[in-house]
Amino acid sequence: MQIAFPSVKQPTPVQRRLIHAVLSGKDVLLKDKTGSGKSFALLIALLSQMRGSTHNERSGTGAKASSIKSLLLVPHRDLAYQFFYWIECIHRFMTLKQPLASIAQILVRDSSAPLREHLAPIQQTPPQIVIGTPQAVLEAVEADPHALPLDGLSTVVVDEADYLIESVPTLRDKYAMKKMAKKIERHPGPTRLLLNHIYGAPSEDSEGRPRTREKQIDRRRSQTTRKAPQLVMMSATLRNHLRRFLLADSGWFTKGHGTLVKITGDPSAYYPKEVEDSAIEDKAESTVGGTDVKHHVLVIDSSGHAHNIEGAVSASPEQASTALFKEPLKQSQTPETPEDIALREALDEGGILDASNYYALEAVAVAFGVDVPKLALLVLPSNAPVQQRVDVLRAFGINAHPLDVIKDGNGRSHLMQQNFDATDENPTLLVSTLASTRGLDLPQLSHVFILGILDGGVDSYLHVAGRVGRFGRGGKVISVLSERHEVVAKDGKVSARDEPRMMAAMLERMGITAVKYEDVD
Ligand SMILES: Nc1ncnc2c1ncn2[C@@H]1O[C@H](COP(=O)(O)OP(=O)(O)OP(=O)(O)O)[C@@H](O)[C@H]1O
Repeated sequence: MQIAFPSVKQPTPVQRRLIHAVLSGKDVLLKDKTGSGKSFALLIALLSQMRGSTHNERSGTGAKASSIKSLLLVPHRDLAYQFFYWIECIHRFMTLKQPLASIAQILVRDSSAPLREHLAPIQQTPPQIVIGTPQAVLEAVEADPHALPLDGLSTVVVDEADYLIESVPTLRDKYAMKKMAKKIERHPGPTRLLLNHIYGAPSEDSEGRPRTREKQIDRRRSQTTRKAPQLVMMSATLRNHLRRFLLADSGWFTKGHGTLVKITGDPSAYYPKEVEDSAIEDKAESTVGGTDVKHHVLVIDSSGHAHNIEGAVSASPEQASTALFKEPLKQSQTPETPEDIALREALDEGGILDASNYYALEAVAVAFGVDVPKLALLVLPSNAPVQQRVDVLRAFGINAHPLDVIKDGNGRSHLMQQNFDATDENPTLLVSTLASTRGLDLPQLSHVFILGILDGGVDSYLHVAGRVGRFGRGGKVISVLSERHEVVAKDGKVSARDEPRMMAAMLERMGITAVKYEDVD
């Protein structure tokens, strides 16, 4: 493995504990900072488990080889491929050569192929590990309960568990909480449905009422013939209310003394009940890894000028001297010329690029051009048209690509890079939305740009920010916001959207002080 990943010399204490816990067969709940190596260690544990079971199969003591052993659930297709490429890379240097297809395969829904095409090779050669999105796996088992050979399943992993399992936060408004609980109960998401399929649904609803007869399939507890698979859940953000649901109400975890291993890199991560959902859980210092991650916030006014958000502090002399920024941010310091307007209109074929988006992209392009040595990521709001934004950035001369780790130029070639200080004459800007960034590991990434305020507030910001500063490295997170402006809803209602204020409130909750971006007022 060291040949495949030369920078990985030895596991951290948390990784050691995770690997040990997975190999012990107990259920695991893991919370540790972004980029601390949770996913990597998990993979090593699954591969080690597999070596053990291959040995057992040979000696005739293990489960049949025709069944999937581990089901690894991830929130999006790109993360599934990232895990797969890691395995592929390790497989290249494995001494005992098993075909890659018998070690791991992917089950996701995407536009490249219908689900049945992803399913066929899994049915033909059931691999030890299936890496999939809950939507795809659920769709497969709902269409045909025998579509996936899961009889010998020994481990289920839910990565980014808080993203995949919806839960009710603790609110002052108890009525709102009840309403949310009812909504989840009526329309459970795919991960809940899938885990209920594997482990059986809890026998009571969230208000303590018995569920209908067909829902009372608490297989986990009534199973006598087959042991329920080990369950591993992990994330950099696992809030108290979700943990309470998982451990007390879900019915998925084994109950009993010593059956669950809770692991955290931060001793204060499992907070007492009285501080649940309080400021402590919002803090960036307990979520975002890295030793030197700076947070900048640029506010673009209606004429395209960029300002630092109010309250931003100057970088310390030490920080300033290490800053990569080489030229002042010259963006839009003069009024828009007719050529600018013509370019903006030419770029806006679909009529979806308003002036504020255009100026925001221009600010990203300028900052990217002067500051990024090799690789940056731009995260757009979930409804933004990625390709169209890429076209605009390319018109500004930026080497921008939609993030898609299946394609080399769009992300794949940036996975697993071990040369962290590399620079490039023509740096790359990968463009994505929030839906495809959780858990992604692009080792050479130095900058994350965020356009606007992302859905999901603090937790989304923390996860997106966590794409830099991985495994102790540094980086910059640069949010680009529009100044307070009016928005017109579909029903014609006009309201004010004050992104700088929203961001200021979020920064305060996260305990982050914005640092001034150099040469911006
Ligand atoms: N023991 C180690 N020594 C050095 N580098 C490591 C070690 N373990 C993992 N890494 C590297 O650290 C990076 C981050 O790993 P990983 O994606 O597993 O983090 P994570 O904790 O799962 O992050 P996130 O919370 O964002 O999903 C990867 O590039 C991986 O190769």
